[in-house]
Amino acid sequence: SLEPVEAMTSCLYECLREVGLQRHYPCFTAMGLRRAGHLSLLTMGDYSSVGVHSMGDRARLFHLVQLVKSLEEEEEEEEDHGGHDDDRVVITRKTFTSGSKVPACRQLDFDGSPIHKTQISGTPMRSCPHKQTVRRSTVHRSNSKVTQRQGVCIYKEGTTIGSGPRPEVRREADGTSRRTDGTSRRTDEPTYMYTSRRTIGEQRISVCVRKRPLTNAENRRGEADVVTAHDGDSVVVHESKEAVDLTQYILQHRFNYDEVFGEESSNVDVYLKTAFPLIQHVLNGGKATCFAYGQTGAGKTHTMLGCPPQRQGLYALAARDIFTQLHSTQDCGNSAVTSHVYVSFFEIYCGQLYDLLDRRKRLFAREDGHQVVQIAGLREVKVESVNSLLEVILWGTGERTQGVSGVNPVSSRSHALLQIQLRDSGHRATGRMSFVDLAGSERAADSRDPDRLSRMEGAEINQSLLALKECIRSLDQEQSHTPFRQSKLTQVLKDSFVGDSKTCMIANVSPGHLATKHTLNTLRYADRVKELRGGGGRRRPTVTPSPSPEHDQTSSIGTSASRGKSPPKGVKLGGHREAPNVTSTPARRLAPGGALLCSTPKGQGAGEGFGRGREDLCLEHTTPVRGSLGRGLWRRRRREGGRTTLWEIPSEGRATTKKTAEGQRELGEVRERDRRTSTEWERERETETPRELESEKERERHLRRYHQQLQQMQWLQQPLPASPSVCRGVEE
Ligand SMILES: Nc1ncnc2c1ncn2[C@@H]1O[C@H](COP(=O)(O)OP(=O)(O)OP(=O)(O)O)[C@@H](O)[C@H]1O
Repeated sequence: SLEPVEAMTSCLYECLREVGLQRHYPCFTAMGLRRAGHLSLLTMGDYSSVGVHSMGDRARLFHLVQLVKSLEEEEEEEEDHGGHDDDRVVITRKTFTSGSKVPACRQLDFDGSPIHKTQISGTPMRSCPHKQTVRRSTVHRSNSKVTQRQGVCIYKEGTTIGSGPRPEVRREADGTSRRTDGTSRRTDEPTYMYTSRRTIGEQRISVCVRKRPLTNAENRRGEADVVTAHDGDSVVVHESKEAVDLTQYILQHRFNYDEVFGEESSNVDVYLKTAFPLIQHVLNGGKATCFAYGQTGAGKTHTMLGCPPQRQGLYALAARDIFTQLHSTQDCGNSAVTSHVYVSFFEIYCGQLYDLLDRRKRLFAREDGHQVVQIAGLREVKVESVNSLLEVILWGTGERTQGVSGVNPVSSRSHALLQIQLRDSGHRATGRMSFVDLAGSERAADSRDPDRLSRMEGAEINQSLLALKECIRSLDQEQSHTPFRQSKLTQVLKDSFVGDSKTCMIANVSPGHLATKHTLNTLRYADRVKELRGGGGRRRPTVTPSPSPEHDQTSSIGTSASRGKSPPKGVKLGGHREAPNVTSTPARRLAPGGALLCSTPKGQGAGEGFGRGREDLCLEHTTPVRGSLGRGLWRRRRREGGRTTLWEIPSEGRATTKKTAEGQRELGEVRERDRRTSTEWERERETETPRELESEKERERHLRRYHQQLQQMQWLQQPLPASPSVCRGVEE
């Protein structure tokens, strides 16, 4: 006969087999899950780790986990009420679940009797002589979808049968059960290789998505809801597409995240799964950061700030928990750990820092001798209660830069950083929680905005969001270099990223069909932050745009002409895949209207081309420049109005030999513009290209090729220079 451990191992196998997941058994054991009881440790975020990816499998695993949990709870209850005589429990259930694709019930007489190895490989098992079938009422938990149970037997290893009088079980304040004889509830408590639930607070970086409901205005406009939140960890976007023959079809994109909150989720729901675990980390002396990311009007401020005083946001809920915990520590008389709460609130607007608690005083971020970024002059306000903290936050929010955007009349145009700092009586920092309400992401791609200031804002937001993602990813891959200095945002958040800090990103999305593109951009951004987590750079294909003929027939956003038709032939595959060679070839992106071939932004003066997106990726006009230019910088001279104008075309590997200070400065400006424009293009490309092609090297290669083609085209378009010396110069 086998040892009990082997019996339990087989039990896990049998459980998995009953729901058709036995092929994943090796992954479970590799994760340290060796017994059926260990299944209760699994969260939905772990499903991918054990190799369960498809929705059907996930649903089955979910039901199995719920079942194990409910049985554990029942067992606890029974123990509290005197328990049953035998710790060895064999449970036989009739059915497992309904409404899912779980195969029909296979009644399994799996029991406490020794199990032979052959049984593990699937041969029928014999009945147990001391089988005890425990009749249990079906547990209906409010959030549980377990309605019926299938023939899964759970064998719980226990102490020896009939081993004397049972000790009394006492319920502790923390919810655990203890025996009066000092032993734990189960003497054979397993030594978990997989020690804890991987809740959000235990991961270094977690990514969640929140979908808001359609607003009144959107409802009035008759917008369709194209975002579906599924199963708490996946979201599907139904994108309306038009084929070449003008028929419309729906393209579905599915993304998986650690948590997905639907429109019915409240701020409290979001808080409990996102910021709450981080607060626990902060109270233990750590640092944590919670971001709200998303397009304008997607609900970032609603999530962070809420609508005080009726509906509290993450700020208030976190403050409440922090004070509750601190007060309880003080009530215990533990003066050694007494903490004081300080709050600072500032914004990053167009690359500059402004103190929202000090009349928008300009601030400067500097690194001290220990490479810790300090914000010189930042005001920290000591707060004694939740209410005073909220007052401070509201006051600071009033100081924030706001404007009107297409979808949000009160749109935040800056990144707001709220830091709740804990300090001990010696004023030493003992934990810090940062909340970042990021500026609306869509402005970065909004190249049609005629307002120059908006374009500048967009470029800045664009750059900082890209930098933020790069930092999170490089941290998660534990790269040696993290590009904190790429933007002010990442620079000031550096401290939150290093060491034992934890990060949670909440990607907010709007459900309306007019926002589909932005929603997809947001989800892709979040997905890219998430996808490399812990994967050592390995990509996992989680986004599955798929042709959806069924939806074509049923969708409310299909045209009448297309209703009832299947998607056009030929478009089905090529059109649904975001074909790499269509969207990513720079030359094709330049073609329409020939705008990119223009060497001069029409009707605009020097410097106007910056930040306008692809149409304006063209020559920068700098005049006049003295001294000689570096070898890698293509240049052109033209006589305009009696003076020489120099056109500079940045090229790779340039090494300037320019000596004069003015020349250096101008060259620096050109490079800076070039860099920003490239970044913007890169980001835009990144959001439009299929993920399979989006490896870093590939993106760089595309970018390089794009610049080369651009330069060549611009160069060819120009009339030949009059002076042979210039030609020589270029050839040099
Ligand atoms: N979960 C939600 N439930 C109900 N209403 C919401 C929700 N999320 C957002 N809203 C509403 O949508 C509108 C826009 O939300 P909010 O101002 O938070 O967007 P935002 O992402 O911060 O935009 P911006 O980046 O422009 O500042 C508000 O009227 C808000 O009340």
